[in-house]
Amino acid sequence: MSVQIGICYSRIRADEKLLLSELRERGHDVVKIDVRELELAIGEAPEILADLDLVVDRCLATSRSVYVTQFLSAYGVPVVNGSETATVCADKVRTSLALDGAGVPTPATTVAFTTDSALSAIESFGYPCVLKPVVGSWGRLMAKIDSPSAAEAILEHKSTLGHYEHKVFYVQEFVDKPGRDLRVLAVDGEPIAGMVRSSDHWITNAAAGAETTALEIDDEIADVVAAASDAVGGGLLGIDLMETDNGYTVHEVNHTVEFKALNGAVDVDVPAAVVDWLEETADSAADSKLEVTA
Ligand SMILES: Nc1ncnc2c1ncn2[C@@H]1O[C@H](COP(=O)(O)OP(=O)(O)OP(=O)(O)O)[C@@H](O)[C@H]1O
Repeated sequence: MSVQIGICYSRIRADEKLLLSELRERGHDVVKIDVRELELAIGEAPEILADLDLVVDRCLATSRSVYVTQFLSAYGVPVVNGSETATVCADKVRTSLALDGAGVPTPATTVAFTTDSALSAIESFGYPCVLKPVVGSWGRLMAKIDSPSAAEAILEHKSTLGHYEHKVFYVQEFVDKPGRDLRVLAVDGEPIAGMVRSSDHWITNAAAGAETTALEIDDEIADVVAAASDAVGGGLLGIDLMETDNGYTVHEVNHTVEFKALNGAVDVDVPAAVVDWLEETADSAADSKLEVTA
């Protein structure tokens, strides 16, 4: 059955191009929604959104993603990922709380609001430890802190020059991983594929130039991925794990996940698997609409 799917974006990346061509090849009616042109009135959905079977949120900017998904929910338009998932995943503090609250292993983390208390938290972790912005991606503005003088300098820079979000200090244990981390793409907790991202740098994400190879997803990884997905509210997610001596730890869950690098690293047709899930999700959203109106 052909469905009408909207894609919310502010920039069409290679990932969105892969999705669009897969959807169109399957004969779906795709509506491209540039969120920079949207005017979202409280109460009434703009015409472009009104009759869609499903909207896929692919907004790059976190604030847009969080608000657009909330408006879509308020208008009664089915959206993936949902606004609750977006709100949790867009913010590292909320993600850490959600993961830990659900018993999913995640690196030890402390949040502080002043440079003095942040310095005290850093001293408690010892050196090295990691300071991350609470909102952000691609490993930007993350710092591995090796010494008290580095800590003081970074905290001073953040408090003097940083945007208000940088005044929330998110301090994390440094996980001595084996030169790589793992990214698993999953739909409602079910893995589609995964990759190993290896680098000489301590930041090993693909955007920072890591080498990517296919990951074999064993039961232990699948269980952690399912639990992490449930913890943040499910959907199409990129779940990032590090290996430790005590098993896996989840350091990040991405809700507008990029999958171009993954598609190049594995034999699975990633956009096809994502579109399979979008079709199922659109069908079940249509079924629940029918039930409500019947
Ligand atoms: N606590 C840590 N200890 C050691 N390495 C870490 C730690 N946290 C993150 N890293 C490394 O830094 C990379 C980026 O971290 P993280 O995913 O938290 O940042 P991000 O900006 O959200 O990146 P992305 O958008 O790719 O998820 C990870 O892939 C990992 O290699």
